[in-house]
Amino acid sequence: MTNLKEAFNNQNTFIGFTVAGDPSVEKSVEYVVAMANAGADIVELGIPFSDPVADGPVIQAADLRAFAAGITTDKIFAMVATIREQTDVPLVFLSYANKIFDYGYERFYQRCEELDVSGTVIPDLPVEERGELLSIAQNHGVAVIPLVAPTSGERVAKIVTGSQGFIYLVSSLGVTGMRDKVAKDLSATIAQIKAVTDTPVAVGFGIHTPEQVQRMNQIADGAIVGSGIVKLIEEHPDSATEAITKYVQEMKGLAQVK
Ligand SMILES: O=P(O)(O)OC[C@@H](O)[C@@H](O)c1c[nH]c2ccccc12
Repeated sequence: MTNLKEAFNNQNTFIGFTVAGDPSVEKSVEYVVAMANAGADIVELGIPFSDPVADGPVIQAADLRAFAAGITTDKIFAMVATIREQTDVPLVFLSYANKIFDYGYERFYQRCEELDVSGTVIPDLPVEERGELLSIAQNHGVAVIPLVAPTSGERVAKIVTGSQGFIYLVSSLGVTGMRDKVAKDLSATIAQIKAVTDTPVAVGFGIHTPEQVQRMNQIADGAIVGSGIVKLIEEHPDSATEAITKYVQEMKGLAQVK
C-alpha cells in the first residue's frame, strides 16, 4: 500500500484505467504494461460486471468485449501475475461489490496481497456496509479507496476518515465518460477532505485532456482517466499500444499533443 502513497510524489500524477481482458487477456496485459512504461503512476484495472450502473457507453462496451473473450475473476488474477513479470507499477482494481462478494472477500484480498495489488475502488459499496470488507482488506494490506462526490456533503468526513491509499473524488454526477467540461468547483469538497485526512485525492470522471490532468494536479493530487484510454482500444482493439503510449505520455506532459 505504501507504493500508492509514493505514486503521488511524482509530478502530474496520472492514473490510467482499462478494463481487464479488453479485448483479450493477452492484449490487455500489453496495454497495461504500455501505460506503465509510458509513465502512468498507477494503473486502475476494471473488473467487468454485467450491470455496471456507474459506467457510460465506452466502458460498458469494453466490459462486453472482455466478456465475449471469456474473462473471469480468476483469469484476471492470472493476468495480473503476467503483468507483474513485466512491471511493478502500482495496481488497483475497480470492481462492483458483487464481484468481490461472489469471489469471497477473504479469497479475493488474499490474491490481491499475493499479486501486489495495492487497492480496490468499489463504486457501489456504501460506507454503512463496508465494515467487514474493510477489515479483511486491511488484514491483507490492501487499501479500500473511498469515493467522494461533490454531493457527498456532510458525509465526506465519515467517508474519508481512516482512508488509505488515495481518495477517489468523482468530478461530476452521472456515469463515466468524456465530457467537455469537468465539474463545477471542486475546491470546497477538496477542502472538506483535507480537513480530515492527508490521504492524497485523485479526481476522475470526464477527464481526457492534458490540460485537465494538469488542472486536477493543481487543485488536488492526481487525475484519473478511463474512457479516453478505453476509446483507443475500441478504435484499434488489437493494435492500440502505440496510441496508448502516446496518449499517456501526453497526459503526463512528457510529449506534445499534435
Ligand atoms: O471514464 P472516465 O470518465 O475517464 O472516468 C474514470 C473511470 O473510467 C474509472 O475510474 C472507472 C471506471 N468505471 C467506474 C465506475 C465508477 C467509478 C469510476 C470508474
